[in-house]
Amino acid sequence: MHILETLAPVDAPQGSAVALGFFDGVHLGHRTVLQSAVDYAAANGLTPAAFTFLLPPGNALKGGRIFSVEEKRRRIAALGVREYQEAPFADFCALSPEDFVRRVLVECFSARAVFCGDNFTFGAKAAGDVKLLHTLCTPLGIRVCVVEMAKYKGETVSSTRIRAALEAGELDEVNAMLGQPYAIDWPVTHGKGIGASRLGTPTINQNYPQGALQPCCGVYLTRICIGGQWYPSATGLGRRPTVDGVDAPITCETYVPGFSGNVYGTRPRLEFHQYLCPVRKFRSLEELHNLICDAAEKSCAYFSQHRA
Ligand SMILES: Cc1cc2nc3c(=O)[nH]c(=O)nc-3n(C[C@H](O)[C@H](O)[C@H](O)COP(=O)(O)O)c2cc1C
Ligand SMILES: Nc1ncnc2c1ncn2[C@@H]1O[C@H](COP(=O)(O)OP(=O)(O)OP(=O)(O)O)[C@@H](O)[C@H]1O
Repeated sequence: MHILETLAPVDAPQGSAVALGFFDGVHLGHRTVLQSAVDYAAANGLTPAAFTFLLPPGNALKGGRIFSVEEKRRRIAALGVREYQEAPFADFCALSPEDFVRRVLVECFSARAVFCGDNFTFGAKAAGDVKLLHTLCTPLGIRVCVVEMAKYKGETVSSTRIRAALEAGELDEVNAMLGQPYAIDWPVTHGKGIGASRLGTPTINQNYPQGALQPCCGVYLTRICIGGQWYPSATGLGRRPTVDGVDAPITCETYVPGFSGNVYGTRPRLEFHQYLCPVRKFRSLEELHNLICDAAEKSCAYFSQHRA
C-alpha cells in the first residue's frame, strides 16, 4: 500500500474507487466499506484507494484512538487498498462540501466511485451528508455506493461503541465488532526492573501514549509477536497496587513465558484475547508472582486450543 500523508494526487491512471472515512478500529462496518471499494476497483480496472485523515493526539473529535496509526494502516493494507491518503485534518477540514468533492475526490483521487456508510459526513462542520454526496458526485460521473450498515447484536457497529466496550472490559464484544482481535503496538519502554529481579516474571512494558484509548484495567490473556513469532502471554494493565502507590501511572506489562531477549525500543504487536480478572493489591510479591504465572499458564492453554 502506498501512503500519502498530504493532500496530493494519488497514482490512479484509470481513476480510483475510494473508501471514505476515519476508520478507527477498521471494524466490521469499515471493512465492508473498504472491501467494497477494493472489489469494485478490481471489477472495473480502477485503483483501490482510501481517503482518511490524521488528527493531532489531543484532538477529541473522535474520542481516544482505538489503534495506532501503524496498526490502522496495517489492517487497511491487508484488505487490498493500494493508494492510501492520510492527510492532516487541518489541511481539508475547512473545505465546503463542494470544495471537498473537487479538491479531494476529483483532483487527488480521480474518483470514479466512492464508498461510505449511511452515516458518512464530509466538508466543514460535517455539513455534507450522503444525499449531498450524491447530488455533487453524480453530475461529475462519480458513482456513490452506500453500503449497508454492519450490525452486531441488532445494533449498528461504530468506533464509539467499540471504545465504550473496551472501557467496560467487554473484550469478546470488542473483538467480535472489530472482526479481529484488538491489538496494540506501542514501543517497549523500561520498567522498574521489579519483574525480573524480585518476581521472577520479567515483563515487556508498552504504555499507552497520549490520545490512545485505554481499555478497562485488568489482567488479560494475550499473545505477542516478537521477531515474527507469536508467543502466548499474560498482560497486566493497571496501576500495580502491590508495588506502587494508588496514584501511580497506569502501565501495560506483558509476561511472556519462555521468552528472554532484549526488545527495548521495538514495537511488538500485542493481541488481547480474553479478560481474566481485575488488577488487585496482593499481600506479598509471592502471591502476585502466582497470579502472573497462573495467567500465563491459562494463556498457553488458551492458545493450544485456539490456533489463531
Ligand atoms: C499478567 C500480569 C498481571 C498483573 N497483575 C497485577 C496485579 O493484580 N496487581 C499488581 O499490583 N500488579 C500486577 N501486575 C504488575 C506487576 O506488579 C509488575 O509486572 C511488576 O511489578 C514488575 O514491574 P516492572 O516492569 O517495573 O519490573 C501484573 C503484571 C502482569 C504481567
Ligand atoms: N456499521 C457500519 N457499517 C457500514 N459502514 C459504516 C459503519 N460505521 C461506519 N461506517 C462507514 O465507515 C466509514 C468510516 O466511518 P467512521 O470512521 O466515521 O466510523 P464510525 O464507526 O461511524 O466512527 P464514530 O463512532 O467515531 O463516529 C464511513 O464511510 C462510515 O459511513
